[in-house]
Amino acid sequence: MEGGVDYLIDERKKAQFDVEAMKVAWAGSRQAFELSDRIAKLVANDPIFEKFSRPMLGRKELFKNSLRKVAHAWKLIIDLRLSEEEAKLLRHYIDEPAYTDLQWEMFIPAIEGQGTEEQKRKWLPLARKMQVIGSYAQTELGHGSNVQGLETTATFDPQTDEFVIHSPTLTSSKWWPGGTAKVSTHAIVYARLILDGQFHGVHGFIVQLRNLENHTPLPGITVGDIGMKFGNGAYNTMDNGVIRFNHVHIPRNQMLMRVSQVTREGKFVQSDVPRQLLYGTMVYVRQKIVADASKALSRAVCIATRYSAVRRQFGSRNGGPEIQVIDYKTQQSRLFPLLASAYAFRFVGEWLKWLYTDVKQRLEANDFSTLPEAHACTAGLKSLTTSATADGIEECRKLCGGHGYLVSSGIPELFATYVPACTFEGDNVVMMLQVARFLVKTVSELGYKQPVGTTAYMRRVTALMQSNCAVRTAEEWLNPGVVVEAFEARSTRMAVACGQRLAKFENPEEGFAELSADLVEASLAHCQVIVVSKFVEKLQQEIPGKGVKRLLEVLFYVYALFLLHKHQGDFLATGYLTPKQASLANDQLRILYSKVRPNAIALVDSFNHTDHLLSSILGRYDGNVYPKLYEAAFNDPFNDSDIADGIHQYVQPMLRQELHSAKL
Ligand SMILES: CC/C=C\C/C=C\C/C=C\C/C=C\CCCCC(=O)SCCNC(=O)CCNC(=O)[C@H](O)C(C)(C)COP(=O)(O)OP(=O)(O)OC[C@H]1O[C@@H](n2cnc3c(N)ncnc32)[C@H](O)[C@@H]1OP(=O)(O)O
Ligand SMILES: Cc1cc2nc3c(=O)[nH]c(=O)nc-3n(C[C@H](O)[C@H](O)[C@H](O)COP(=O)(O)OP(=O)(O)OC[C@H]3O[C@@H](n4cnc5c(N)ncnc54)[C@H](O)[C@@H]3O)c2cc1C
Repeated sequence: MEGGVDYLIDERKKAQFDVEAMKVAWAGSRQAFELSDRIAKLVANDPIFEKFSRPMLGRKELFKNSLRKVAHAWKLIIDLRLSEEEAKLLRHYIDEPAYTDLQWEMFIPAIEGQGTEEQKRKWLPLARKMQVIGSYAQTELGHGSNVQGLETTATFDPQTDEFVIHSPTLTSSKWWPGGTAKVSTHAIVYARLILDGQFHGVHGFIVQLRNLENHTPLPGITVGDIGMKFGNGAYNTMDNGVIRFNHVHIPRNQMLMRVSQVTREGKFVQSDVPRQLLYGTMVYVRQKIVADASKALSRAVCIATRYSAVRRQFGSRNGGPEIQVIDYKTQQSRLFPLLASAYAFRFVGEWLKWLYTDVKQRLEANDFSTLPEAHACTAGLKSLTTSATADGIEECRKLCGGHGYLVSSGIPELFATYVPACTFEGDNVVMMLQVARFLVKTVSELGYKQPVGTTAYMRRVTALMQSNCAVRTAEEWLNPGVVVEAFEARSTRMAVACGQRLAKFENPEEGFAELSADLVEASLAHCQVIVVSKFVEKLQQEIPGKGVKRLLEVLFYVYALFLLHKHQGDFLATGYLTPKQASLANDQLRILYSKVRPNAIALVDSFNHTDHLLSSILGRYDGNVYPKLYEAAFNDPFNDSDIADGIHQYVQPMLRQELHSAKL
């Protein structure tokens, strides 16, 4: 057997559920599935969107090719009259970081969320027709996480009714904004507002960067690319930029003025809108990043699962086939929790999208009551899902053995493109510390204020602190109420313990800094409660299709009991579980893996990923791995000639012992 074609055919026959129905459950609805499937095929069948060769291209060629893809996509959007939703799917399936990500996911949302009605009327139609191209220039060389520490200034000049945008120091240079180095004509620049010598906080300003006719930078603007980033291909299709402003004048009406206004006379007016709305674009993008995590993790898991069924090692009897590596319990205990995590993140992402839509509607009606919770949820879940996904992609590489390290496995580029998600849009530790602030506040108010939303479980603080887990057999872990309660009790106990230790500090900020590592762990525990409970809520809905719900229940238990096993130190230290109960959970986990095993290939098929999206020989749908790996090796341009450049010059003289007289 040269390839694994028959192996995957056999595996698909083992499925105990309706794969087509599972595809719908994964997509969210039949309509969402059909839409997504149609756009995926449109991209996969268009040669301009080819991406297999991307890691082999030099930076300039890579970037130009990316510009070509965006232009082709825009043409398709117009010619096929694609809706905004379809256009977003198109960008997802093209799978190439580009300036349009910033245009549609940051520049436009920033104007929508922070602009006045007049500003929206002027800028949004231009941006939506791509007549201006915008980026999001917040981070500077010297400051990223600390937004209030930004140094760029926007000083109002009452003489001209303009703001003067200036970079007073080297460290104030804008550094990282995607799309800026070579493409964007405009940027939302975050700068310290200065009126009559007084600082009035950091605000967003629409600044034109380039001449719309010939694309040259405008006077006073120095702009360039910050250099190559991690990995081949990967995020290098994006032109992350550096910008320096030298007293650049912009009209007063280009400050985004929904939150606060500057009058013609240069007076600062603070509206009733909380200043945190200035950070609203980040809340939106963090929510998008959570939704994206399941897509990235499911890709890696799909590759590793298919390959694990094709790959065989050891155990051959009488010349018969060796064992499929997916049958090793160690492989299952590493792979199946990631498979279950992909589903868990899919469902929590769906819920977070709902939460964001709700908060957006409230904000439009000037109801800001749910903003703190939305901020804590998006920050915390962004941190949890991206960290787990980045680690998960790397684990999938290892699950594929040596071949996982080949670019043609599709995993290295996926990893290199994905990992910055742990840093951008808020470093993951900094984000967990935001959750910690929210939790500490919630815990300190428990005596007189009922917690709501995702912290509502803490209303039962007394019971959660006092009662202990009642599980006596492995079977008793198969109860969603029992599992969720264990996570809630552990989280409540960790948060309350942090609160009690914090109360011993005279200065709360000092205490917060001192205990920050424990606070991050308590925040993670709370975020895990959210993911686990949202999975349970999903299971309480009607899920059609033979065996679909049953398999999702299995995946829920795998996800939750795997986390419980991984963090059993917390569950034991807080006293909610006994060592025996933790051990029973682990026993149940092994039983669950054997339930996943016959369904593993069908479960990854249910992601409905095209071979184009996976861009992986190991993860091919047909399993034809070895012949295609062999073919790809000899198609590599490096194999164009048997004698590589440099052989005659540097190797042959060595073989002939003539190195000293050779010209090096
Ligand atoms: C490979 C691709 C993978 C995925 C992509 C998928 C989809 C994305 C699609 C497109 C995007 C494309 C690419 C993305 C490129 C990345 C772009 C960027 O990185 S832009 C820059 C992002 N920068 C940051 O995230 C900076 C992080 N820092 C902050 O957010 C803040 O400074 C801070 C850490 C929250 C602290 O703020 P500050 O010091 O001002 O505030 P305080 O700590 O004093 O807090 C005051 C008060 O406000 C609350 N608060 C803070 N932030 C928010 C908020 N966003 N909303 C609501 N409330 C907020 C805070 O909790 C405090 O509350 P209090 O305690 O007072 O009640
Ligand atoms: C690929 C990519 C694309 C990006 N695109 C954009 C863009 O389009 N626009 C834009 O404006 N920015 C962009 N950024 C910048 C990004 O948003 C920042 O890098 C990010 O917010 C992290 O900030 P930082 O670099 O200042 O990290 P730092 O804050 O310097 O972090 C360094 C370390 O310090 C730790 N740390 C920092 N503060 C604390 C604290 N209070 N407590 C404990 N630990 C702390 C962090 O955990 C981290 O370990 C991009 C970044 C990347 C990598």
